[in-house]
Amino acid sequence: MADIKFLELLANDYPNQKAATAEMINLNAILALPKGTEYFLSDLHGEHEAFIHMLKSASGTIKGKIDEYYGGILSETDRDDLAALIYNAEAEIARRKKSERDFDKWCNTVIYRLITICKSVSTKYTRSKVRRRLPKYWDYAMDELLHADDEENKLHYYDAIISSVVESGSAEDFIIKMADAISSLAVDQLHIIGDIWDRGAHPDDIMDFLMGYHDVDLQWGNHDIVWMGAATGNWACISNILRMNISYNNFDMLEVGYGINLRRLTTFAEKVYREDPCQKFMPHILDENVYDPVDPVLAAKMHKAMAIIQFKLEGQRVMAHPEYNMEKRLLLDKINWEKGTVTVEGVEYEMQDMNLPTVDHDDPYTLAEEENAVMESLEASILNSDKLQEHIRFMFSHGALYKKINGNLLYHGCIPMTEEGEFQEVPINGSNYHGKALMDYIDEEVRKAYFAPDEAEEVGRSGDIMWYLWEGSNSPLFGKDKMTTFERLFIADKASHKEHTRPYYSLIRESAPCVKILLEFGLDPSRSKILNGHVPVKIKDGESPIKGGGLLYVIDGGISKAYQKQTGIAGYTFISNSRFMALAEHKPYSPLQSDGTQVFTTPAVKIVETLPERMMVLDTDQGADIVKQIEDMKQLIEAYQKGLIKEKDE
Ligand SMILES: O=P(O)(O)OC[C@H]1O[C@](O)(COP(=O)(O)O)[C@@H](O)[C@@H]1O
Ligand SMILES: [Mn+2]
Repeated sequence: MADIKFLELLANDYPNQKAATAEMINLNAILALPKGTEYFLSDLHGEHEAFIHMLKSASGTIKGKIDEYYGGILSETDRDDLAALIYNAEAEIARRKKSERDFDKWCNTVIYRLITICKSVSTKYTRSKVRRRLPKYWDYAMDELLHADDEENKLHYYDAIISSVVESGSAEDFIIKMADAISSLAVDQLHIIGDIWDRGAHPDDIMDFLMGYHDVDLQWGNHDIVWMGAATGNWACISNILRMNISYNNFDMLEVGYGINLRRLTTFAEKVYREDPCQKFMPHILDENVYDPVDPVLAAKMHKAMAIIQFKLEGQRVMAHPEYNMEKRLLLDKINWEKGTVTVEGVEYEMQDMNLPTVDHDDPYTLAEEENAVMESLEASILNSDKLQEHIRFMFSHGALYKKINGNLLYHGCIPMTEEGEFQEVPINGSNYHGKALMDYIDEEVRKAYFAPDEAEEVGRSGDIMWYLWEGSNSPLFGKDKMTTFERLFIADKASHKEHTRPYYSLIRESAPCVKILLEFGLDPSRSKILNGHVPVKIKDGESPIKGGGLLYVIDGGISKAYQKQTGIAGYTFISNSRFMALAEHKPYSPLQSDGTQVFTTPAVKIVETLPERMMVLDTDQGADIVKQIEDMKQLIEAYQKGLIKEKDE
């Protein structure tokens, strides 16, 4: 029998046999339902609009439902409009307000249609689960509408609810909330396999969206971890996130979204590079800033100032951590100031730019006084940014280095392996770790760095592990031999820019290493998959996202605009429902036009595996939890029957 203390606590919620029995019946009913749909996405890279659209459209599922229910009834245009309404209700309502002669009538009609679609996406759930996903205050009315129409005597009641919603002037809110409920019901669980931040304009909006999502877990990517390191106050991480985002012109996010004050950096960069055009440092402009436009020439100066600070701070970390084995990355001291060259791993290259006034030739890794002041002000902004800290805490509470769920293994980068296919031994804090133990140890250390930073560490150092995970060659998040940012900025010869992927990425073409990894993590290769992000899959060059004989899926298809030219598509969603696993291949997202119209394309969905039998909740991790809860209920009932716990009234 379970611990009596535990049963007494449980008795607070189920005070008598009747209550416990009712709960047991309810739990058994849930077990018998089909498993909910899981969505897996990775490498969002700040592309908030494209990402939110993927979720709102449930990667084509919503359009499929609309066609299924309204195929012979509504025209193609009407069906597209209904889809557009669900994807972005505010925008469609605004458009209709202008175009509809009788707006109320339109509201009335679309509410009926939305109810039909909402019903179709909720069939897999219990009524109480659907009710929990419905918006506060509207849940009662929506629940009634979802269940009322099939009983004839309620038809009148059904019409009455819709009319009173419209007549009371609440139709817009009702439609928006119902559209949201439909999207949310279409996806049961969401898994984000890393890289929410960097390159695209609004990772902050993605995080806000995810924080309001009903069920999400996150696996940390290399870009996430460097933000997490920055949020602990690590200067090497801070300089990286600043340099990268300035180089992508993301000033709205930095200054308005996160409140990171760039004034000191701006003044410093203006002063130091007044006469320098900083040509190689011009920002990529994927999106224009709305609130905080910065002249690209000034942005280039800021980028250069930050890059030099980054190389200095990174040099300090390399020297402080011989175990990182990154000495090859010490390049500032390999510059020949007379010849204007730099020697990288024994090869001498011409430097494209020798205007480096802040680098002391005899002491190249020490920050100049003003650089120090810039870093202090950036650190203060970052530590005091409530928004950023809230997002990072969510990364900790809902995220991890890897996750095992419903028999699948999810991680962003790789499991470090040797060329021979053995797990790589990685030295950390004086011991060696490999395989699962390595992943578990790193996860633990990362949490410690943020929540219990070592007081003895000098300022700006805690979180070095996050910086290592960002670009160290044995990092499971990075998976490459080096990050050639310096070379790309200062050396013309493209050969020096090459970053080599670690053996893992060629090993996973075969099934044996994938089997080895699954077994290492206690999973059954005959029914488990590995879901991997991080490396863009070059579809246009004929590359397949399916590796290891179908055991591993790489789902970085380039949601990031910066990478779409390389992949030829605009991202993947991996979908796992009760009947099959599928890959949805997305086309580039076209933003809302000024006339209120928007073109939506439906992704190509390829079923990659059909399950031999329909998968039920009983077969999932949640099912295993429910089985335990049923067992607890049985024991509670027994305790009531034996008189060990007194029954109470509700
Ligand atoms: O294309 P960018 O933005 O200059 O960034 C290039 C850098 O990004 C990286 O590819 C890491 O980012 P990903 O994790 O998205 O691949 C580095 O290996 C590389 O040095
Ligand atoms: Mn990555």
